Amino acid sequence: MGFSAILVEDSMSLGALYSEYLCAEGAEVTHVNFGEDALKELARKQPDLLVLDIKLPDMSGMDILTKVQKEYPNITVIMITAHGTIDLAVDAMRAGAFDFLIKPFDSKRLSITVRNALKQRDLLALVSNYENSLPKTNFHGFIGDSLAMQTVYNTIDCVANSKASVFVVGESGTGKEVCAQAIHEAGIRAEAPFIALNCASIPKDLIESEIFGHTKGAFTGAVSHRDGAATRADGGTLFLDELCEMDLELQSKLLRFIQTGVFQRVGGSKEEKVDVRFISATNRDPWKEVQEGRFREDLYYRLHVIPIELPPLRQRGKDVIAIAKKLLKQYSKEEGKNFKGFSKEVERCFGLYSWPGNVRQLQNIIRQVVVLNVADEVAITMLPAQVTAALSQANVKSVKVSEQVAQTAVTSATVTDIHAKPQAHTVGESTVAAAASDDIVDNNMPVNSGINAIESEEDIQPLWLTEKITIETAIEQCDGNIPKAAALLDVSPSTIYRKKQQWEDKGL
Ligand SMILES: Nc1ncnc2c1ncn2[C@@H]1O[C@H](COP(=O)(O)OP(=O)(O)OP(=O)(O)O)[C@@H](O)[C@H]1O
Repeated sequence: MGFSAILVEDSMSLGALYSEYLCAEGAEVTHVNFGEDALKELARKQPDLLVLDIKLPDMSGMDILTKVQKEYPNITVIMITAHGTIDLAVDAMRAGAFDFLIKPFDSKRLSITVRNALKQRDLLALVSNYENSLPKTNFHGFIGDSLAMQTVYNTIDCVANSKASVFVVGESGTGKEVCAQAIHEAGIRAEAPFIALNCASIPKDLIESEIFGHTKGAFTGAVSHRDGAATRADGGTLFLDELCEMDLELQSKLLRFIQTGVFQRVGGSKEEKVDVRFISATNRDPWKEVQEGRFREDLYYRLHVIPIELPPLRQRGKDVIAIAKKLLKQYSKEEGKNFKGFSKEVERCFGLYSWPGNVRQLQNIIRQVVVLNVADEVAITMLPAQVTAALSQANVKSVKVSEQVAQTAVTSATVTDIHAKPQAHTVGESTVAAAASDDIVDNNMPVNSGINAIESEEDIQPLWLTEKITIETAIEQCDGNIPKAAALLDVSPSTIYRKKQQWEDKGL
């Protein structure tokens, strides 16, 4: 088995001996005598294994272990200790070392420890690969397992440990701040601060001191020395929300800070340096802002290194219901109510509505329903009119399409005849229909989203599917009354029963 190892041992003779042992196990060994050299070597190339003496001439092996745990958590560490420092070795295990070897040890003892360490490392990698291949339902504050969100979760996982700047875009209320926080929490900076700054909500003349801090007396009201977001985020993440709202003059100061990590407080003359990871967000199109002169192009290229686009809620299929259920449970508890779930009609309505305010709007609506009503189940009558309009307009649409399809069947109308009835598609211009067509996302397709205006080849679907959707929608509209649905569809009830049987037999 080939693997790489760094051996940190100050004694030349022992170092040579242990290197020999490790080579015999198949390792490519780098031997260093000092802690400083070990840190340099680690920064250059991370090995699979670090075999580390607790007592080094220039620093403690414990300090190196702490640094490795923080910065290179994937490296397996084995401590080397003398009899007198066994207590320290136990502390090292608590701090994350895999095992320890007591001097003097022979090649057999080292061989067992190394093999166990590598076996555990391989198993952890296997489990992690397996976990990553499963769809994630909840992810660092996000709820939802739609395909659109899985892509976002995977990108967050990939960028979390990097220092590369991330630019999050998406409509208002889609979870851009949740995304920034998730990147921070999933990465090696998780223990350091996450500082969020909303560039739109801070007055123009205060934003510079909010970012960089100020000295006492720097301006009227600056009664004391104050740290800004840059200082507070040192070692962690600075989230610049609604960045495109920032004044152009300040954008140039920010550019210098992003390039160098160096800044000056307002009223100060001293330069300060910090280590900060930048995440920015906007609900505008940042490139359009550049083209229209409101956002500096050089700043755009500095910050837009890894873009993440949060999909609007209407493109997340069943995530809407999953988020709504979680919110209903939470708000019911907070408000002392007894809500357990939603009626089928409410769920259908949620799937059809276009959610222009995304998750934040969903939160407001559920809160409103919980505060204003007392019941076990959320009924359609409890929802605001703007939301239920989605359902009634969709119903009008499906009834019109039903009439159209029925008429096609009875009179053998030609395609030209169908197009001669433009009113059957007029709802397509409303937000509701936008929701219906946008909602065709992976397998989370809502019940009535199958019928669309045919505007391109991709919109064409099999005739049996159009027929099935029409018949099922008609039955649903008639509260399950098949004879009534048949009468409205202008076919005999037995035709409907026969078709239902055929679909069942074919497993459709
Ligand atoms: N997938 C999700 N699951 C659960 N809650 C979510 C999800 N996405 C967002 N939220 C919640 O919705 C609210 C709005 O999210 P957030 O503030 O991150 O949105 P935003 O895109 O930054 O909004 P804005 O553009 O207005 O700043 C927050 O309370 C957040 O916790």
